Amino acid sequence: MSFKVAVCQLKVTEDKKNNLTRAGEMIRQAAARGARLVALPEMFNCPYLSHLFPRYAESYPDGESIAMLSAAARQGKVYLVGGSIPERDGDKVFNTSFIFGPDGRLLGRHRKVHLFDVDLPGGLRVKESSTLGAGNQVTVIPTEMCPVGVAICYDVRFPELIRLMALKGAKLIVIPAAFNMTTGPAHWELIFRTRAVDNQVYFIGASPARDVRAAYVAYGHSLVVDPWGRIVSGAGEAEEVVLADIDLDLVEKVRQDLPLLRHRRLDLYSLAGNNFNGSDRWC
Ligand SMILES: O=C(O)CCC(=O)C(=O)O
Repeated sequence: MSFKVAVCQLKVTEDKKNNLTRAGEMIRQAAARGARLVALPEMFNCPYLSHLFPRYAESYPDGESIAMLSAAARQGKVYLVGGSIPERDGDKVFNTSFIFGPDGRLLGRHRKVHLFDVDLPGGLRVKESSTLGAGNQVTVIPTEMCPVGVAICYDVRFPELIRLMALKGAKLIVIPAAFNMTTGPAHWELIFRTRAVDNQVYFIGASPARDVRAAYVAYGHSLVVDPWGRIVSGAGEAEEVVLADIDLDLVEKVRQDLPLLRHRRLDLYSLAGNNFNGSDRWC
């Protein structure tokens, strides 16, 4: 069984309305080109700057970005991994991905589990925890095609989280992200290809387009990687919609030819997961 996916590499600006309009257009374009699942980047409705997150934050279900995502999923009849937005819940703000079905109903949400607090060579400093709280769930969403794992950006660096998703049945893992010009060139492709090879799943990395005038410059290069570690589709730096075919038979074939998951030595090591969102199916 195979199906088309699309990644909307959107140029994110300070103007929230403009971001929503542009995202809506790109989702429509993706649906018109045959995508059944569409992904947006991390913080697609606001600049990626920790101090701005509370200002752009919205609550479920009334927030305007959330309403736009639900309507776009319904109109395009697509599964939509709605990138992420700052989500307000009581006195807390989270970096949250809302995931909608083709009927526009919310299927689940992932709140970024690992907050990006770093001080990198070259002067890049980020402290998400200055304004954000952390989620505490592993998110795998059932769809008609296959279970789909969702995590956000820095989460992809943690192999245990991704392995739990694969063990939970995910065959496709979607990562709304916004790597930067320090870690992007060094690690972006490397991490996505490695996680895909280790877990024998498809991976989507959805980045904003690069804007060199922004205070935080996103790397771009959104990509789709297959379970053999090949980049089957990729963007450049500019705004574009990237499409790719997901072949679920290839997931099974790679797992049969090279049975990594079966060859694990569970007598030597184990991985315990506590909190799951979504389906219950272990592979
Ligand atoms: O892990 C990285 O290099 C980038 C992470 C990041 O930008 C984020 O989590 O928002």
